[in-house]
Parts: sequence; C-alpha cells; structure tokens
Amino acid sequence: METSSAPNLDLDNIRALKLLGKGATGTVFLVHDSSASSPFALKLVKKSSASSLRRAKWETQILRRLSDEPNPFLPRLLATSESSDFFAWAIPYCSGGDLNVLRHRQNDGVFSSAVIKFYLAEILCALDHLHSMGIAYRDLKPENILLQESGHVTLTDFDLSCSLNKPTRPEFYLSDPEPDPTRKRFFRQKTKKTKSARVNPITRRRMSFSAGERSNSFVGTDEYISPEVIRGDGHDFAVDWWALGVLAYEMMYGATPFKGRSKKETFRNVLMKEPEFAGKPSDLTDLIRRLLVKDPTRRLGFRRGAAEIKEHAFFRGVKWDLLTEVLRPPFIPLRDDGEMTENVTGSGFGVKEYFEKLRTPPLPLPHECSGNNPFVDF
Ligand SMILES: Nc1ncnc2c1ncn2[C@@H]1O[C@H](COP(=O)(O)OP(=O)(O)OP(=O)(O)O)[C@@H](O)[C@H]1O
Repeated sequence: METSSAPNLDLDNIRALKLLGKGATGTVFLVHDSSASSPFALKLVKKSSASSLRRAKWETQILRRLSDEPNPFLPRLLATSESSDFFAWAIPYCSGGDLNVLRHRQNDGVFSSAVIKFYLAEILCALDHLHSMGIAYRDLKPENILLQESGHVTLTDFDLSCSLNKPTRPEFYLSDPEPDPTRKRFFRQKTKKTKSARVNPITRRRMSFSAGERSNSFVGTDEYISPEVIRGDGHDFAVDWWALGVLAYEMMYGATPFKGRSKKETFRNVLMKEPEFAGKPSDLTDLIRRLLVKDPTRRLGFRRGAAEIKEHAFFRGVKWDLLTEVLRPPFIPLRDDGEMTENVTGSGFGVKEYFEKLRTPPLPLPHECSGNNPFVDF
C-alpha cells in the first residue's frame, strides 16, 4: 500500500464493476472497493510477461513521482499490489472516457476552436509539468487523454515516457531570450542511429530508461511519431511539442496530418510532407504549423519549453494559473450513480475470475443469453 488514504488492494478478492479498457500492457477495471471512498481505476498486468511487468514498474515509478509532485492534469498513484500472477496499481477513475471517443461524438468529428483551446491549454500544462520533472511523455494521442468527472483532462499511460536530463540550454530558463545561433549544433552533437526502426506501442522493444539529454529509442504511435524519432537522430522534449501539433490538427480537422496507406507511407509523409490546412489561416493553424516543424531545433517549444508555446496568439486570454478554477470545461461527463453504488450491493465480478475465464473461454450455446456477462465480448 502506498499512502494512508490508499485502498487496500486484495487481488484475490477484489471485485470490479466493469472493464474500462485494454492496452498493450495492461487491463484496466473500474473498482469500487469498500476500503476506498470513491471508485478508482485498477490496472493489472500479468507477471508472466516480463516486458509488460517492466513497463508496469516503470509506469508506477513515474506515477509515484507524480504523487509527490502533483499536477491537476496528471494522475497519481493510489496504491500498488502484487499477487503471484499479477502486478496491479490503482489510479483515480476518469469517468468521461477519452478525447478520441469524445471527438467522434461531435458533429463532423471535430472540435470548435474554443474547445481545442481549452484542452490544449490543459495538456500543455501537464506536459510542462512532466518536462519540468525531466520526463518526456512520448505517447501523446487522443486515446491517452482522459476526462475527469469534472471535465478537466488527465494524461494517462506513462509506460513510453522516459527520463531526460533537463535542458542545459541557458535560454530554456529565460523568459525572453535572444536567438541562440549555436543551438542546432548543440542538438546534433551526439547523434547516434537507432538499431530498430519499426516499433509501435503494440510491439515495443525493450526500452532504455537511462537518463540523458536525449533518447534514441524508437517509440510512439505511427501518426504521432516525430521526424527525429523516425530518423533515429536522438530526441528530447520537443517530441511532445510535435505530437501536440498532430493532436491539435486532428482535433481541428478530424484526421491526422501525415496518415498514409501504410506505415511506410505515413513515415515518409512525416519526414517529407508539409501539413495541409484547409480554410482560412488562423491563430490555430499558425500554432499547428509552428509545432509541426520537422527540424526539432526550430520547433516552437524547443528553446524555451512550454512558456514559448503559451505565449502564442492562439492562447491569448488564457489564465494559466486559474485553468482548474475559472474555466468551465466544455464537456462534463454524465454521472453514473450505478458506478458509485453497484459494489455495495454485491454485484461486479472478480478480476482474477475475469482472467481465468479468458484462459478457458466457454463455448456459448446458441440459446444462451449474454445478459450482464462482462466476459461476453472477450
Ligand atoms: N484512470 C482511468 N479511468 C478510466 N479509464 C481508464 C483509466 N486508465 C485507463 N483507462 C482506460 O483503459 C485503457 C487502457 O489503459 P492504458 O492506455 O493505460 O493501458 P496500456 O496497456 O498502457 O495501453 P497502451 O496500449 O496504450 O500502452 C485506456 O485507453 C482507457 O480507456
């Protein structure tokens, strides 16, 4: 158990209300345990998968650090637990689903400029906080942006993140620096080719978590991967600013800017193609253009981090310190009272039972009714 307020996790007996999602690493359940005051999300990984376990341990290490240095747009670790088969950890439950699902619910699958401003501002603050802790997130995409019950965002899924030394560029710490003509040389000085070049989140190779000013591992989701990662040039925090540009584009146009018919074509587009902007130029298109600069040393945010991006005209009027207090989030999830009380009435299913059933899937008989069976889709 991690903190005094953390739920007491007994994996043998814990009962889940529903399955929240499955990723490459883990399975996430909604749990309302009698030892916890409110429902929480429980992420489980099988210890039989050494790579999943390694990523899980890394993710909980990051979450532990985030519990010590909290931020309203980042999760914290509520508890960890281990059985002979599973490693599990609890994080606050985000009842609003993810930004990808929310976008698909919008007319034409796009958000208005005001809504984009709200979400980008919060995500920018979350990334700023991570970078200030020396953590590059490296997996920004709508699926990893969850909505809290309040409608504010939470970034999730830290298994691709990595520790980097904080930038040594002096101007990074200045509010209004003069341009530095040596900055390009600085970035390129330790260039090293990566060995593997075809890895996505489903088949990630072993990562190096060693700290350094840049990382050479090849990680990310195809359409969000930055040119420097594809080239294997080594990368730093600017990969997150690239991904922020892709995200903003997808929120605005309903599609990512470099998607090709194959992974190869997508990567070629990332490296060669300039993003296309339909309609009139605006502050938002200008922001996206500056974030999607292929040379990371010329990308907005490279020199002075989030501060440089916050100053862009698109964010004019944003009260950065009051984001959680003043702004009313554009979408507030509907409260599902069933989620809060179901376990009290004894329903739900055992998480271990869930995995056991997966191992020996029952052959459904034609007359059988699925009813409320949580295993029916799996
Ligand atoms: N705190 C949470 N509240 C609500 N749902 C969550 C929460 N955390 C995760 N989920 C759901 O579970 C899904 C899988 O979680 P997550 O992305 O952390 O797993 P993963 O195995 O690391 O995935 P990936 O394949 O992206 O690495 C998410 O897409 C989301 O739908």
